[in-house]
Amino acid sequence: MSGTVRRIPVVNLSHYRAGTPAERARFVGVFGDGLKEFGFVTVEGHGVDDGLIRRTYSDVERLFALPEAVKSRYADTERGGQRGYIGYGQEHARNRKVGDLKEFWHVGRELPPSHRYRDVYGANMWPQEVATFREHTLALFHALDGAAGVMLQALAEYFGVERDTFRDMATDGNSVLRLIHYPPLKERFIPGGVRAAEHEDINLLTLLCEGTASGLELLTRDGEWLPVDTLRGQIVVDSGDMLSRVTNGIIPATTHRVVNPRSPAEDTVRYSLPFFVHPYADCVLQPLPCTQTPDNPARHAPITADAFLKQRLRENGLLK
Ligand SMILES: O=C(O)CCC(=O)C(=O)O
Ligand SMILES: [Fe+2]
Repeated sequence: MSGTVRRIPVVNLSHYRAGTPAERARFVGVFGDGLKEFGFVTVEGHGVDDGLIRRTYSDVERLFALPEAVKSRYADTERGGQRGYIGYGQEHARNRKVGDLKEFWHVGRELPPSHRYRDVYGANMWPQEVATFREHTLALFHALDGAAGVMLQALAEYFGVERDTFRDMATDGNSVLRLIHYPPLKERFIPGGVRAAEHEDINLLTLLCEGTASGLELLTRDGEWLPVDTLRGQIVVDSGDMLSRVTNGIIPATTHRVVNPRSPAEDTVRYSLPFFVHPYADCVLQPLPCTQTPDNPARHAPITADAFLKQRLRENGLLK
């Protein structure tokens, strides 16, 4: 089937949550095949409140409009920008030196001070200047985390393994909600820079609430770039490198990018809200037994999620 799909498959998560056995089975098949053959699936009926997404976007606009001197007070220097503010041009794709034309902010999982991962993940930073930021971003984190857990259950069914196999990996996981601002190109162009140069995400799954402008593109298995335009109320899901590891490459990581807007729209601002679903720090990334066959022996040595993350953050210029 590879190479024959032209449009991103669309599924409705409520069919899996509360549908008939036939609807559930259909969801599992289309979602799993979509990630496997295509790399992106559009999800409707996910239960994430549209109003909450709007309110978060409104906070995000206010946040990035703050002076640089204020935003940089919230820069995390210890954990490779995993919490708080990451300045313009700091992150670059692997194997690229030029920074992406974006600034962003990471909100992570809130853990009690006694939690074993509290110091490993680090505490969130909250901008005092945007009063509702904490409430809205945590609510959105929670809603996306819940929807992702259900998608991970469906994916386990796709592989015919115990239903919580993937969801358990993401329980207490180091997931992050990334709030991105791509400013007008004229404002702060870096020669050779791209809004987000082509890359694969590090994590298991990424859930993207619709961006405020076009530009996101995915590389099809045929090697063609295809624009990904999400309608209001849809969430686009793609697979990351960690999912590729635990499925032994059966679900490859999706290559994608965000292209620069062209004249006369080069000054279009773009905001987006990807949610990166990560395993817990000590989770060992190794292929599920059912994915290892004589034709497809284990492709990588086991590595913990935390070690893998740190390796990639170094390659992306975020961790020194
Ligand atoms: O802005 C987007 O739509 C996607 C961003 C992205 O791919 C990323 O931050 O990993
Ligand atoms: Fe990405």
